[in-house]
Formats: sequence, C-alpha cells, structure tokens
Amino acid sequence: MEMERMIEFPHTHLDRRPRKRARLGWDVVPEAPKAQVGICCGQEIANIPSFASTRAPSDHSSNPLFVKGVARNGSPPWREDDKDGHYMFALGDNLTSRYKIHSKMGEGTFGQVLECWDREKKEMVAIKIVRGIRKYRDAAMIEIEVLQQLGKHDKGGNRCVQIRNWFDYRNHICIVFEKLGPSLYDFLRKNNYRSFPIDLVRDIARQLLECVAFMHDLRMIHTDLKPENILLVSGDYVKVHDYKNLSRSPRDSSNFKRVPKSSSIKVIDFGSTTYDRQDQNYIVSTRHYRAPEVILGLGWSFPCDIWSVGCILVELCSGEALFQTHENLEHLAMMERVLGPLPQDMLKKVDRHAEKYVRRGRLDWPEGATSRDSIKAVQKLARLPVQLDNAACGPFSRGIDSSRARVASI
Ligand SMILES: Nc1ncnc2c1ncn2[C@@H]1O[C@H](COP(=O)(O)OP(=O)(O)OP(=O)(O)O)[C@@H](O)[C@H]1O
Repeated sequence: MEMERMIEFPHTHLDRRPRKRARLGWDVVPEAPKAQVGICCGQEIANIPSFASTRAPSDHSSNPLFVKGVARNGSPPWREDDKDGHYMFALGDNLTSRYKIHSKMGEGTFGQVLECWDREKKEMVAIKIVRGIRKYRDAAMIEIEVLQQLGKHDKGGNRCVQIRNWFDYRNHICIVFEKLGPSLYDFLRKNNYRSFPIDLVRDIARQLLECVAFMHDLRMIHTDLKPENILLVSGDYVKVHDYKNLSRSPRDSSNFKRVPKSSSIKVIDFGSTTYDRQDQNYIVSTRHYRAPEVILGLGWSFPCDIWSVGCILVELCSGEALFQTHENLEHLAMMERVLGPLPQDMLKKVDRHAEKYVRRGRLDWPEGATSRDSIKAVQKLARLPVQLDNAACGPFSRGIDSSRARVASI
C-alpha cells in the first residue's frame, strides 16, 4: 500500500511528443454546451449507496473479512486527491467492492484510466476515474450520455469503445469500459515511430471511416480524433524485418519492427463529442489534427473529423505527425505546402479574428513568419503524394499478409 499516485510511464529518448497531448481548452475555459445529459445514475448499479460516505474507515479489526485493517472487498482509507483533483490510489486497492485496481493504463486531461478486475463479471476492465473537479465531472456525465447513445445504436459494439457501467465514488465519476489494447500512438512510439504496413493502414482507415460515418449519422461530431484516441483491440504483435532500416549486424534489434497481429481498432474518448449545431466556432481538436476552418474561426461541423482522419492516416503511413507545429500561421502554411493553396472562398470568409493570417486574399506567408526556422520547417515538407510515395515504398507496402510471411522467429 505504499504506492500512492502512479508515476508517468518511463519516457525514452525516442519520445518526440508528450505521451498524451492535451485537447485544447480544458484547463482554460469550459467549452460551449455539448450533448444533453439524459441520465443521472449508473446502468448496472443504480442502487449502489453513495460511495462518498466511505470517507472514514471505521474500526473493523475484529471482523474476519478484514485483512490488515481493510476488508478484502472493502474500500481503502480515505486519501486526499492530488492538487489537480486526480484520485490517489494504490495498486491492489478496491474501487467499490466490485473492482480491484491492477495497473494504470493511461492518463488524460479528464483523469486516469486504470486496469481493474471486475469480480462480478470475472474480467479485466478499463476504468476512467475522472478528476474530482466540477467541470470534469459535468463533462464526464456528458461523455456517459454520448457513450450510452452510441452503445444503443452500435449493436455489434465494434466501432466505439463499449461502456459497461459507471458510478460516483468519493467525488470521482468512474466510467467502466471494456479493456482494449494500446493506442495507435503508443504502438508507434514503442515501435520507434516506424510506419504501419500500408494494407494495415487501409484496414484501419476503413474502420475509422465507418466509425465516423456511424457517429455522423447520429448527428454527433467526435472533434478529438487522434492516434491516442484510437485503440487496437489487442496488443499482440509480430516482429518482422524492417527493410528500410537494415543495419550491418543481422541480429540488431533495429532490423525489426512490430506489426499488430490484428488490425481491429476502436475509437475512444467521447469527452469532446458534440451534436452538430449551427455556428460552432470555438477551437476544437488537438493541434496536429485540427482542420483549417477551425484555425480560421470559420465555424466547423462534420468535416473537421474527416480532416483529422486524413492527418491520422498519413501519420500511420509515415510514422510521424504530418503537421508538427504549435503556431497557427505556420500550421496553415504547412497545409498549403502539402496540399496546395487554401480555397479562395475560405480565405474570403475570414473575419477580423483571423485577419492576421490573410493579406490581400492570400495567406500572409512567408512574410508573416515569426522566424527563419519557421520558414525552413514549412519548406522541408514535401507535397502529399510525394510523402505517401516515400512512406509506402517498403516491401511491406503490399500488405500485412506479406509481412506475416516474413515473421521473424523472435
Ligand atoms: N478502454 C480502454 N482500454 C485500454 N486503455 C484505455 C481505454 N480507455 C482509455 N485507455 C487509455 O487511457 C488513455 C486516456 O484515456 P482517455 O483519452 O479516454 O482520457 P481523457 O482524459 O479523456 O484524455 P484527453 O486528454 O484526450 O481528453 C488513453 O490514451 C489510453 O491509453
């Protein structure tokens, strides 16, 4: 029980981005209203008493169910949240009497995701423990509503992560999900940012587009699609020769790259999902996956998800984020460099908020650049067809099956 809040996963020198890139705005101002909350209690455990009342452990030392002062299925002693409102836990703790904490799987703006054993269903689940702060709690209730809507319509449950349950525990909304594998981003990172085989990307593209079409048919816009929010259903992989990176020594581990055994994916994180409405023009999406109309403040709708999907697919082909920037004008200039000039009708609509990016009907670039390095960063980007040609020219571009045929005996 000495382990309190889990520390970050170890970062290697290969990390080029933070492990989890925060969506914009959550630590600044709450976003505009989203989907309506329709329910207020858990699906399976509506009768659970308020877990907030388990604050002070009483003396149960005479009770044989208690081991070292804590019941086998009982709650751990009350601990203060950390300064950001994150729930403090120890591995092996119970989360209600039903779930036992096994490990930490991830962390995001909203909270931590823990791998837990579900004693009732006898299976591992992933539980998102939302920060105990009002705005995150409110947003979590919206996410639950969205997840339930999606679950109702996605009968096969093979597009979006499935919600299994939810409850309120010590002022933390806890959302119980089916347990999935690593995110595409984590897989890339652990694979030294080596690209996925093109046929695997094609498979992922089909599933991703099906998921987006499914959401859009329900009038929902995800708004935060990125490799971190797409999880492989299974973490199993094979190691194959990486012909692009062959070194002299045949046993050198850099000669090999990981390829997922299965291309099955599911989309997660519906905390920013919104119903389509007129005049939505607040900033959405994580920077690299943000559409031009969002940056230019022109109002956005379903296409902003499609833009993100495009950026994600290029990243899976090349291994690296397409638009690596943190600055609006540079970002727009990168888009023009890779895809050609921004449409005239788009530039004409720009209002005074984005005027600084546009001059005399065209992007104010390179004149408006903040530095020579910024101009160089844009110049070094190739046009999209060239990038894709370079990315897909490996011997594995013919498909995962041909990759499998060369599975190394590791
Ligand atoms: N069902 C799941 N199975 C396995 N791992 C999961 C699952 N759900 C989430 N994770 C892990 O936890 C991480 C954080 O989850 P999620 O994106 O839902 O949190 P968040 O706080 O809403 O994040 P964000 O900062 O993007 O808003 C994911 O990137 C993933 O690594």
